[in-house]
Amino acid sequence: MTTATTDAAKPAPGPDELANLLVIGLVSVSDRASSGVYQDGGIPALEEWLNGAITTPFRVETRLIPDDRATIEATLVELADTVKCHLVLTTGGTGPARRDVTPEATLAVGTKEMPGFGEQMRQISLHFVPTAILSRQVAVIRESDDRATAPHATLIMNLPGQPKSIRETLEGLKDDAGNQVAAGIFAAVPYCIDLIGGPYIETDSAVCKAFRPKSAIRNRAAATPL
Ligand SMILES: Nc1ncnc2c1ncn2[C@@H]1O[C@H](COP(=O)(O)OP(=O)(O)OP(=O)(O)O)[C@@H](O)[C@H]1O
Ligand SMILES: Nc1nc2c(c(=O)[nH]1)N[C@H]1C(S)=C(S)[C@@H](COP(=O)(O)O)O[C@H]1N2
Repeated sequence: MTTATTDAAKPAPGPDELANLLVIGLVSVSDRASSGVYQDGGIPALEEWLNGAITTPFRVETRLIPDDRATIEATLVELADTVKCHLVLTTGGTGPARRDVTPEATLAVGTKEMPGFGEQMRQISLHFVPTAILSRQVAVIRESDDRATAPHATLIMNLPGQPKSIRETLEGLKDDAGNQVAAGIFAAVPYCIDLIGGPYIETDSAVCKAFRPKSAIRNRAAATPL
């Protein structure tokens, strides 16, 4: 399923932009949402947050799947290697229950582990719920070894299943005066995507300031140097 961004305020990408368009995979992992017991809230919450935070044109590719390890692995591989997503966000299946296997599936398809994302998500989430430590969320890079095509790499990150946790972990926590109390993990995503060869991502700093070293900043108005 492909969903173009629908924000009318953003201009439609031209042909050059389309060739290097940022592609984000969104995967909701939930037995009950995928079987229709309840309506999926994960993908809508991810889309809503990304549409408010990212000012670079992008499109999303969405998947709603059950908590089945083989299905999760196949979905992540397809989104990384065939769809050529630059970023894949999963939601759900990170807890301790028997059916929670999203971290195992993610680690199985990764070529590099990125432990800082999981560590920071648990730190942030402790500001919201004491059960944050129950989330075993991980992040990895999957580097394509397909020699027939240009090298490609994808950052894959697990978020918890509660739809409200999506904003909490990506954006972090601000106090009443708007000061950042806990940095959201998305602040580090644009520079990570730069480093793995993806498109330059700009964000709305009122939602999420993208941090890059000074030497990596192309548009000084859009990002804050370290
Ligand atoms: N995709 C989703 N859409 C809407 N709400 C969800 C979704 N995933 C989880 N939730 C909510 O968060 C709660 C805890 O999520 P958790 O991932 O632990 O669910 P679960 O018990 O593993 O069940 P399932 O995999 O069937 O969603 C759920 O009981 C539900 O209220
Ligand atoms: N930010 C945030 N993190 C959170 C939560 C939350 O509500 N907000 N819920 C916690 C709970 S209750 C659980 S069980 C774990 C795992 O959730 P999952 O199995 O839905 O991925 O995430 C934890 N992390």
